[in-house]
Amino acid sequence: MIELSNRKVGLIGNGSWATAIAKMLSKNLETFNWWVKDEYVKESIEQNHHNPNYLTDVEFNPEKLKISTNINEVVSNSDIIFLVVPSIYVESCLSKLTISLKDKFVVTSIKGIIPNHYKAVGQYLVDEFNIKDEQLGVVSGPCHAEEVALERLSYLTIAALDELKAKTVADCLACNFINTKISNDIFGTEYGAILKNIYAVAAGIAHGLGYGDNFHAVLMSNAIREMNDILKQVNKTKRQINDSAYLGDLLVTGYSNFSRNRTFGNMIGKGYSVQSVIMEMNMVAEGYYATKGVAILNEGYKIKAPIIHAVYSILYEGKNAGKTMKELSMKLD
Ligand SMILES: NC(=O)C1=CN([C@@H]2O[C@H](COP(=O)(O)OP(=O)(O)OC[C@H]3O[C@@H](n4cnc5c(N)ncnc54)[C@H](OP(=O)(O)O)[C@@H]3O)[C@@H](O)[C@H]2O)C=CC1
Ligand SMILES: O=C(CO)COP(=O)(O)O
Repeated sequence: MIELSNRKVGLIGNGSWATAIAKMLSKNLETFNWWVKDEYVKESIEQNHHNPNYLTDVEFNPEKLKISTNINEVVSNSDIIFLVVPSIYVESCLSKLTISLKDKFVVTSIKGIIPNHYKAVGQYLVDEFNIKDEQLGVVSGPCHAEEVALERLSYLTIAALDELKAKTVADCLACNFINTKISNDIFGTEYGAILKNIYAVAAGIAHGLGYGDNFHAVLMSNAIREMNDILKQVNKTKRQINDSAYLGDLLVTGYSNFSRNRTFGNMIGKGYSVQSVIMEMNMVAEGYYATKGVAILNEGYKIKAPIIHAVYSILYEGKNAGKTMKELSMKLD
């Protein structure tokens, strides 16, 4: 086992999930490097020991944190880097990076598609930053940042091709309220989490339209089968779709009131426009952006995915939510 004390760890991001990961890292590491976007956030965490905007109740020990708004400083001082910014900001955030990622192990915990590239973050890093699949890790699982803040028992899956690296990352995160499991399915762990956000948007739309628990259960049951079909067609490997990283993550997002994606869909179902919902929410619903990316990718693979297609029609083609959900309901079983 690699000694954690010998590891230099960096975290990039200052939203809810990055703050939750910072809380986990604080439990296990003497110190770690943390990139935050704005100087006032750095000052607030250093002086008041709280992120001023996200998970504001979480208290940090400032002696553990080396906070910087300079991404190059954080990356050059770290050999394991947790990348935790919403997918729509990954490109702009990394555009300031001049340090090579060649010798780094990059752990992504981003459940979205990079706009315009139509790639999951792992593939984007491989293609644009010349890193190898072996240098990639993915952290996923049914885990809301808000429950991490409350120290409610949660489970994470850490996927990497190299088992030792996966274990090292798991050791950075595991604590009295976080259980970890390792996996070698980097593609499925990352892509499954992207897909579940779209299904949560669908669940929210249905809820907003007035569909009840009975329909919701059928939608979730069809969603996991659709996810399985897509994962199998894009990347065939041995995976148990009922594992927490896939089914568990779908369920927590599809059923929880903490879910950004379900909330987003719910407002669409209630008749709000996409733009007004985006403006209303102070957090990012990855499922909205992922719907377009995945619909385009599905077309390339000629994959039929009725739930994703219905969400795409509502969000991007201006189709009536009620009519579209009714048509979808006739395809479910
Ligand atoms: N929240 C959760 O429970 C979980 C989230 N995830 C994933 O984590 C990722 C991050 O989501 P989450 O933490 O929830 O996000 P939030 O919605 O909580 O926060 C949004 C983040 O985006 C930042 N941001 C806004 N504009 C920019 C910009 N121009 N450049 C860089 N960053 C910007 C915000 O910074 P600021 O406010 O300072 O402008 C803030 O840090 C997502 O991919 C999500 O799917 C994964 C598992 C659980
Ligand atoms: O992925 C997440 C929890 O596992 C967070 O996304 P939601 O907020 O939409 O549930």
